[in-house]
Parts: sequence; C-alpha cells; structure tokens
Amino acid sequence: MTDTRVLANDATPEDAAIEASIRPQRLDDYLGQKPVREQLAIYIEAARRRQEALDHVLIFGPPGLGKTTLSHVIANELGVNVRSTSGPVLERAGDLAALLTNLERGDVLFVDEIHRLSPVVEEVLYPAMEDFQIDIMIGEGPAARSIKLDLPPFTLIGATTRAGLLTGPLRDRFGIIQRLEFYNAEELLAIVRRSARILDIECDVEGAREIARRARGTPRIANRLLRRVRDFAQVRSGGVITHEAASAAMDMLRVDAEGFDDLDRRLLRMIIENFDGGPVGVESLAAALSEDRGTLEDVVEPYLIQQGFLVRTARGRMASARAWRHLGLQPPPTASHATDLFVDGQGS
Ligand SMILES: Nc1ncnc2c1ncn2[C@@H]1O[C@H](COP(=O)(O)OP(=O)(O)OP(=O)(O)O)[C@@H](O)[C@H]1O
Ligand SMILES: [Mg+2]
Repeated sequence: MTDTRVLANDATPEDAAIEASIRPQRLDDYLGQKPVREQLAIYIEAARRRQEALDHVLIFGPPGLGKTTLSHVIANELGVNVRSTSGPVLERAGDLAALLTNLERGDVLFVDEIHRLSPVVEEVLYPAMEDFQIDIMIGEGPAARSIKLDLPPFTLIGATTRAGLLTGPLRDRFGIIQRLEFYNAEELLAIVRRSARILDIECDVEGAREIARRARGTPRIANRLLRRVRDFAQVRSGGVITHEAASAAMDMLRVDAEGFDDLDRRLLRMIIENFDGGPVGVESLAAALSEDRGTLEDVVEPYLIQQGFLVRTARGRMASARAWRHLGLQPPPTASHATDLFVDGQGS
C-alpha cells in the first residue's frame, strides 16, 4: 500500500486539513516555479486590464506540486470566484451544464483530474470553452429538441497528473498550458520555512534545509516531513528542529539522504537484481513489485527519472550508474553508458 508511505505524493486527510491553513493564496506566496509564475502574472494582468476572462489554463505535473493551489491563486489574483469539481465527479452532461450555467462573468471553473472526464461530458465542454455556449436537450423522445444557451465568459482551469491522457481536441482548447516541475532544494527550503512560520514550528535553517533536501522535490511532502520531524524533535530534542533532529527523524522514517523511501529503493533494487539493471517493461516491474502500474508511473518514477537514477528507454526502464552506487553496488560499464544515451528528463 502506498498511502501509508511518508513520501506518498497524494494527500492524506491530515494533509488536507493542514494544507488548508498553509496553502498560498497569492502569486507572491506561491514559491518556486518561476517561469510559470512570471508568465501567469502577465496573462492575469492583461486579462484584468482588458476586463476579460483569462484564457483557459491547463496545469499538469506530478501530485503534490501545487496544481490545485495554483488554480486558486489564479482566481484570487483575478479577483473572481472559483468553482471546483473533478473529472470523475462529473458523470452526466447535466452535471457540467448545471455548473456552467451558474458561473458569473470571469469566474474560474476548476476541473481537477481533467483526464478522467467522460466523453459525453467532454462533448459539452467543447462549445462551452470555445464559444461560451452549451446545447441543452429539452424533453424526451420525438418531441425532444436542443436549445443553445449562452454562458458568461469564464476561465476553465484543468489540472492533471497525466497530460498524455488528454484527448487532442480538449488539449487544443487550452490557450495556456503550464507544466509544473519538481522544486529545487532552495525553493523547498523557502517553502519549509514559510510553513514552519505559519504553523509556529521552531526550525533552524539547517534543519529546514535537511527536510527540503529529502522532500522529493514536492511541497506536499516537504510539509508532511516537517510535521513528522516536529513530532520527533518534540520528544527527542527539546522541540527545536535542528539538522541533527531532522536527519535522525528522517532516518527513522527510512527516508534516505536522496529523499528516497523503501518503495524507491525496492524499485531500483528490483531492476538491478532481478532484471540485470534493465531494460524492463513497466508492467513486469509493477507485477514484480506488486504495485499498481499507475502508481509507479505517476508517483514513483518521475522523481527517480528527474534525479537521474532511473532511465526510460524505448525498451523499458533501466537503473543508471547512480542507482547502482546509491545501493552500494558496482555499476556495470553499460549502466553509465545508458545514462549518457537516454536520460531525457521525464521522458514520454
Ligand atoms: N508553490 C508553492 N509554494 C508554497 N507551497 C506550495 C506550493 N505548491 C504547493 N504548495 C503546498 O503543497 C500543498 C499541495 O499542493 P496542491 O494540493 O496544490 O498539489 P496538487 O498538485 O494539486 O496535488 P494533486 O495532484 O495531489 O492534486 C499545498 O497545500 C501547499 O501548502
Ligand atoms: Mg490537486
């Protein structure tokens, strides 16, 4: 089960409660993601000056990087209401129509997990996004007729961890497409310090830095580690999160110096020990680990790939030389070679 992992990317109920209090509200508090912030600041300002609805925005990236947060920040900066829903919740065309017809001019409609919209709902969305119109069916049988309804101009913000699963026509209707990247250590440090301040947690810079370093590039994980480390510091080191307290706490949580947990290490070890370092297909890997393929692809692999420990090739996954060394093993000559040839960021 991945949801018991301290490094699980998805939100636990505890996260959700805490996140509400520390979630940034304005662009200035939204740390990191500089290119995204800079571009959006301009688009938002332009839309405000023209008194128009902002173009539709698609935000994608791994869980916990700030998609939901950013959507609300955009609405706040525009000074409009935001209505939230998600792909799997919108079952029937009427569900979406009801939401759309209740929007006010310039409002944001936030659709989380937009890759999971059903085809019938998606059909309603096309004319709504393009022409601010929907077709509604009135009546049934031979007497049924469709009427066109005008909508106020609005902004659809879609969020997804799987941009690849969006249909072409839907994707094409977004004027602004932003990809969130993993945060670097400095950005996460700023996030940890901000959260510590808000939650009134005593944390020195080196303690915060250590948490940031092991947070898998993910604000949600940084915030969760901060709370777990605080518990530890309270019991073991007089309540202050120092470097030693943070290191000891995260060692105890089995989050290693690279920020990897058991599942990460199991995955790398599996490729190396059972598949000679790869390449191995993701299905075989998932089966061997008794993990869900989607979890591996969405949650586990992206960070390992970004950090250069895992390589995605046309023939499957390979452990890089770094992965061998991280596990205390001597890499074969081919492993480093593969890294040079195939490292391609997140891959496809
Ligand atoms: N840029 C940021 N600056 C500061 N804190 C952030 C930032 N992005 C995210 N966070 C923190 O991380 C938490 C998780 O972010 P959020 O819920 O927006 O992620 P998400 O991408 O929507 O995740 P999911 O894919 O699971 O829906 C937020 O509550 C917020 O506290
Ligand atoms: Mg979200």
